[in-house]
Amino acid sequence: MTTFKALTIAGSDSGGGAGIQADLKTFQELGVYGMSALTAITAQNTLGVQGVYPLSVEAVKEQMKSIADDLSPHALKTGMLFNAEIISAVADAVRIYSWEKLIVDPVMIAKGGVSLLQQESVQALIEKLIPLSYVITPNIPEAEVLTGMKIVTDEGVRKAAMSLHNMGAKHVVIKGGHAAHPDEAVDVLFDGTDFFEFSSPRFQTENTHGTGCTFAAAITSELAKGQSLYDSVKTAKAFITAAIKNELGIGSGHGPTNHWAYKRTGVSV
Ligand SMILES: Nc1ncnc2c1ncn2[C@@H]1O[C@H](COP(=O)(O)OP(=O)(O)OP(=O)(O)O)[C@@H](O)[C@H]1O
Ligand SMILES: Cc1ncc(CO)c(N)n1
Repeated sequence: MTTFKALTIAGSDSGGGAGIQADLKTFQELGVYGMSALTAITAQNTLGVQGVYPLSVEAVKEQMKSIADDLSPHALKTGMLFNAEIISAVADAVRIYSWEKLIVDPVMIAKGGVSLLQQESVQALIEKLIPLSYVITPNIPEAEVLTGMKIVTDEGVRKAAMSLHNMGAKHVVIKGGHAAHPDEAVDVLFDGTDFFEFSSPRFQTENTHGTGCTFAAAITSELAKGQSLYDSVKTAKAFITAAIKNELGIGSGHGPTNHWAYKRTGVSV
């Protein structure tokens, strides 16, 4: 039996709800062997980000080389990359090691407003990483920054997805957590030709820390196993919906989601 392997290149969240920790928990739950290359350490909890400590670009490169030399991933995702040097190193690694199925989650700002990507690095993301991506998974504010468009309507979401596709992303998933829909959370997939919508009820909860990381990690897991992109997004939507619905209620701020809910309870979307 093949053991499918997935890699996350992202920052550490000491509180365990987002970043590398969310990714590895999701890989594990979805039956994929998880590996990581850390880009930064954050001191973080449900109340916010108290400190950001980027690693040297050499440390990031060496982690990726160790993985490439021995444990080639079937799919990989990026999260917090913090600066242009790290973005370039990741883009180089993807090309040199011929890594396929790159999921770029363009993490920019944590809830509470602390920056997880230096503002001047957005251009590096656009020029170096987006053209290599199999899927890019921005939330609405990230899609606005990347495209320079203001997104207000469903039509605006579709236009931004087309723009990101024109920037070189093979597929685009715009996450709807920040959209105006009061009752539904709708994510939109664009494959370059057609649009597909994935909808769930919108839960009235503060406990959505790490939803974006978890959702992108679930897509990565399913792609690593060889599922189609449509099926991968469908499973990821079910995974994050179960994780939000069955909240853990820990911490006194924006609490984490429940990574084991999907396997234990299941939900259909
Ligand atoms: N209140 C909610 N109820 C149901 N689903 C939600 C809710 N909020 C977000 N989602 C879903 O969670 C996933 C992540 O979307 P979101 O737009 O919140 O990402 P994000 O802003 O990158 O997350 P974060 O920065 O917290 O990691 C999407 O599938 C979205 O539809
Ligand atoms: C390390 C890290 N990555 C990503 C996010 C976005 O949720 C976060 N809060 N922390």
